[in-house]
Amino acid sequence: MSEATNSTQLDEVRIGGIGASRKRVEDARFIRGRGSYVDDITLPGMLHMEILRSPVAHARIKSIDTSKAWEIPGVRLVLTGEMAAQRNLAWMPTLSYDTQAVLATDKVRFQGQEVACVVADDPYIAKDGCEAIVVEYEPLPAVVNPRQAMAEDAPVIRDDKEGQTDNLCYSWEVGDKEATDRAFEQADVISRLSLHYPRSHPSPIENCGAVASFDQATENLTVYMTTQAPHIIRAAVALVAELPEHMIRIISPDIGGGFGNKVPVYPGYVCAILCSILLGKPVKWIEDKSGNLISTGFARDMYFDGELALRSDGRILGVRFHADTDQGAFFSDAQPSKFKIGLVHSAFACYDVPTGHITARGAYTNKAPGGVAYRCSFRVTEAMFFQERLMAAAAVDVGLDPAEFRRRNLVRDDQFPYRTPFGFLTDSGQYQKCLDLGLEAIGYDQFLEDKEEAAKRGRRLGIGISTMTEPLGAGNSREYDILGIKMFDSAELRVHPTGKAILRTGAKTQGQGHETTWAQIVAHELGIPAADVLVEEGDTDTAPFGMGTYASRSTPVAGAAVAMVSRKIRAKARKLAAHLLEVSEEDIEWELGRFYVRSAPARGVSIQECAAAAYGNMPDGMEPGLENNAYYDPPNLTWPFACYIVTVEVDPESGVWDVLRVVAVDDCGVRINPMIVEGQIMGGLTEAYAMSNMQFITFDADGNCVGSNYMDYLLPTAWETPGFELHEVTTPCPHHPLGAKGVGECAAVGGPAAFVNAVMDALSDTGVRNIDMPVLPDRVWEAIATGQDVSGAPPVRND
Ligand code: PCD
Ligand SMILES: [Cu+]
Repeated sequence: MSEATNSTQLDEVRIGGIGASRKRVEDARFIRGRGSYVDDITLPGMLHMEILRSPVAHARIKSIDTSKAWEIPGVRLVLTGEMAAQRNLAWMPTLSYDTQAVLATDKVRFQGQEVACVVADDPYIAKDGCEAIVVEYEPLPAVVNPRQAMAEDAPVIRDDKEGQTDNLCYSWEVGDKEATDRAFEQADVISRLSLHYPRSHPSPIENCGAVASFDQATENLTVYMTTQAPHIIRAAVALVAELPEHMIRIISPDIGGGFGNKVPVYPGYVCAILCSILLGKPVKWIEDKSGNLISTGFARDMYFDGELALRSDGRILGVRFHADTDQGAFFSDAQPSKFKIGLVHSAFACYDVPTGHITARGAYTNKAPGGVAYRCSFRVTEAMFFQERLMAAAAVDVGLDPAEFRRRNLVRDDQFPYRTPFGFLTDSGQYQKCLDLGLEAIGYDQFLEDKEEAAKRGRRLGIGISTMTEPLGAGNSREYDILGIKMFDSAELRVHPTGKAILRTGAKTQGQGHETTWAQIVAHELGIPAADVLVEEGDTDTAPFGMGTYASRSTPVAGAAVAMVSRKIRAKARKLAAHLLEVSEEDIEWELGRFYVRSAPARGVSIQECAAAAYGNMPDGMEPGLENNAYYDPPNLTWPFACYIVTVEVDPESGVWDVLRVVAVDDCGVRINPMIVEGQIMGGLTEAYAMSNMQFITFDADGNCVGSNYMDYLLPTAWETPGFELHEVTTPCPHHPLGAKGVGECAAVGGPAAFVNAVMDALSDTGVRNIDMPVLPDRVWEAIATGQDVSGAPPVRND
């Protein structure tokens, strides 16, 4: 190559392409307090709505007297379930094909359920209005444990559903029962474990909220709301409110953390919309913290009993388990797979397991709807936790070191593509390499020696490993849909005459940094500096149709669409370049940001020159302009792999445990922005640590939610959060246009087991097999004192 071409070659990292740890452009407004969240939206004549919630978990509503509330000056509307019923809106369909009460009419079914709402001139008056409503409840026995809910004499919670005579929400199974039974017959060792993954809450800093504005003149509805999936909301509103889509505009402004909490459709949104329609004025509803913690977006709450069939050399012959999920009062999981229990059967996907069988049941209970995929691609967090806790227990039972036990069973690099016993196709990874890197980083052998030394002096050290592959990027159109709409995603790119651009996608960032990383993909594909690309998401009037951001699907799906649309733009730019250079298209080569003549590399035109030509100098017959869109239907999920290793010291006197070190090895394929990826992993590990260590939210036997405040449900701060040592392996995804895999959830999914396994390892001489999360000091202390497992399951009432 001539010197001339070398000097024009763009440096991808310098222009903010893939691999650049580009500073997040959104932070310029976030850290200056200039973000625009739903609560920052003020419309002329706007009124304020508050929700009256049920103080009890299960009761028949005998009467609701709203007269006192109407008398308060400034109250504009008091809405009850009966009034909503007149509009056919007392109930709404859920994304899991159940129904959910918008405002209770017959019964309340969980503490915190929406009973009425008041719209007033300001939120304080609205709150006073709620307090003036008198509701007469006839108490019914509450059930907060799914196994009790399944018992014969349990009160039927969903008596509103025709033909429902028990509390069974669904039952489901997958795998090969007979082959699995045979594997267990042939086993040398069978290792068993039972545990409860407790209810947990995503608890984003910003609560849910909406500003609904119905214009009585044009009959158009605009809703600003905290949603991770604006287009799905538009489709749902169109269905429920019977309004045509083109008259509905959903705008999701800046979001202060989503974490799955902002995927479902909550009654508060529907009420705000209905109130605005009734009043013809904008209505704002901003949930308070206890409202958020008590009623929206609960996750997990799942009971596992399972076993591994093992050969004496440690090879796994088969796996089987049963899972009971506590769905709460309404089955409103927002999950797009055709499987009732999400992707729980991705369990054991990273191990070479010949056969398996899973059964599962979901139960209605008197709790807020559960099953939100909190940093979780639909029950994979629970699945991976159980998998890795069972792996740890099985290593002990089969008498192998836990690292060696994993090594013997991990799927080998030469086995891909690999079909799991439950039907998934994992397609890439270097599992052994990740494990080895993790062991080396933590100084595994040395730690085992130190541990033994320390034990002689009465100290309890422990080490926990968690390895897993997670299915990310829902999903291909064969298997995934929401309300019948397939799970593709989209991007639209407009390159302006000066070569600057605007990119819009169907995803919706909530803090992940899409405004930064999507521009990097455009820079990588077109050589337009990332700083010249404005990224916009979240407005259904302007964004192309897409399914939103959750399940770490944005990079696998929308990110792929960004690459594809950029390539379409490049294809047109190539024609323009041929025209400008007066050669035929076949004689043109591409290098980042520039087309040149193959035989004369110094003769070239930049992508910016092509953009100008698209508007001012196009060849005869070519349509002007340089813009396009792409819809991307992923052929498969992406399968990142992770290995997390934690060391702890447990104080035997108090049960308090301190984290010594955390090593993380993540393989999420090609990293678009390495700094953001590291931030995602650290964030996930922080949540994993919090779930395992301190986050306690449960229910008493009467169904009162215990811990629905930040004194009990602790958010980890920088003070108590341990440091994380991050390492990386890169196995590109074979089907993603950039080789990238999702990563946002990985550490929250795989992390918790590493922490718990470490504590359990420190107690290995006590005979205790399990302590349920959160592994609070008193539970550890109890386990040491009694030598018994400690359950965290909510109580079963015996009256
Ligand atoms: N390879 C790679 C991958 C990735 N990346 C990056 O990173 C991030 C992430 O991504 P992803 O993985 O794809 O994911 P998305 O889809 O975007 O997101 C989602 C996730 O994300 C996470 N993270 C976060 N962050 C923040 N800040 N915030 C929030 O909220 C959140 N959330 C969480 C969750 S929960 Mo779910 O919803 O539950 O299902 S799911 C989830 C972005 O930015 C991207 O671009 C890169 O760079 N590279
Ligand atoms: Cu989950």
